[in-house]
Amino acid sequence: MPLTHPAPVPAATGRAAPVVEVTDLRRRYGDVEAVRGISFEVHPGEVFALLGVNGAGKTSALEVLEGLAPASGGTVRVVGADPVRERAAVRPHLGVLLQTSGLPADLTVRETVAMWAATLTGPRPVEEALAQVDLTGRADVRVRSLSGGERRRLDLTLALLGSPRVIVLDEPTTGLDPESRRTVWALVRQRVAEGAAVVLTTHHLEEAEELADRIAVMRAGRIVLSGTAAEIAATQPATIRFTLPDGAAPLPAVPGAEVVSDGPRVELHTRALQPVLTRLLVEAAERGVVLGGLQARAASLEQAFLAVADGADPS
Ligand SMILES: Nc1ncnc2c1ncn2[C@@H]1O[C@H](COP(=O)(O)OP(=O)(O)OP(=O)(O)O)[C@@H](O)[C@H]1O
Repeated sequence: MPLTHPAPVPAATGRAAPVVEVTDLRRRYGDVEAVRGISFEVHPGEVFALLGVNGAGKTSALEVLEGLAPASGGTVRVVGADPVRERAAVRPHLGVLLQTSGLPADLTVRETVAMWAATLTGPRPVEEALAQVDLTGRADVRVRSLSGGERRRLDLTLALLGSPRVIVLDEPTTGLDPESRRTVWALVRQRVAEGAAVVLTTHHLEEAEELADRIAVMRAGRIVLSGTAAEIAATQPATIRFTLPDGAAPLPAVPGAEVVSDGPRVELHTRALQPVLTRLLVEAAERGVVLGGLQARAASLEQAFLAVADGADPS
């Protein structure tokens, strides 16, 4: 797999027709082209994560899906319709969690959910919705008195209240403690199991690994890397580390391994972890050398992200 490719993100096969179709999307603010021609599809029952450093263009792209801003170029279809021009057709099927929300501060949590439910066709029961995000005990508290994390969970409940077919989540767990984050993940997974399609952005790479079927990494408005978390991680070499015992002669070079750090503490990088490790262990055994603190680790999503996400504009 090439390290970077700006081509459309390959769609999962054998699924129902996509409910999100983004083709060569562009978004411009005056002279700034924030989104420079991105393409992807999301199918029912699938989670698609857009990753990228601050300013990569994630929110600018999501705002077009959410129907909040028109595209400067390209096309976006949500449940087959244009989310800006055919807003009335799209809105009942779309659940949106913005990065920040503006809820009336004087209403209680229960009143807020009930008020929102009254605007929807077939909303989930209010008490069920509160229970799913662990807000039952906070139902009579005014929004102004909620913690940041409770507020975020309330936002999420509102986004999911109408059982939308397409869910757009912009940094859903920012500011949440680890337990609340897991509550949110479980809820998202449940909706995906029911057939919802989810598009999310996050700065928590473990969140993308936990939730996303496919990931696209944006840089300067373009998708520069995409695939499953494992495919993206595999674009980077694996690492082998060990320490040679005092006085031991260096081991001979192993084909397929790059020596990053020599001397008694050795670090090797390789794209063929198993054969290189095998060869290394055979060499060590033949010489009667014990490799201290031996570690062999495949690359992580984080390593791949760091390798591409903050680089120069790929144009
Ligand atoms: N209203 C605006 N007017 C002008 N430029 C904007 C506007 N909104 C965003 N931008 C610019 O567009 C680019 C993309 O911003 P965007 O918010 O989409 O990035 P992001 O990937 O969502 O970042 P973050 O991770 O910080 O949310 C940035 O250079 C930003 O400064």
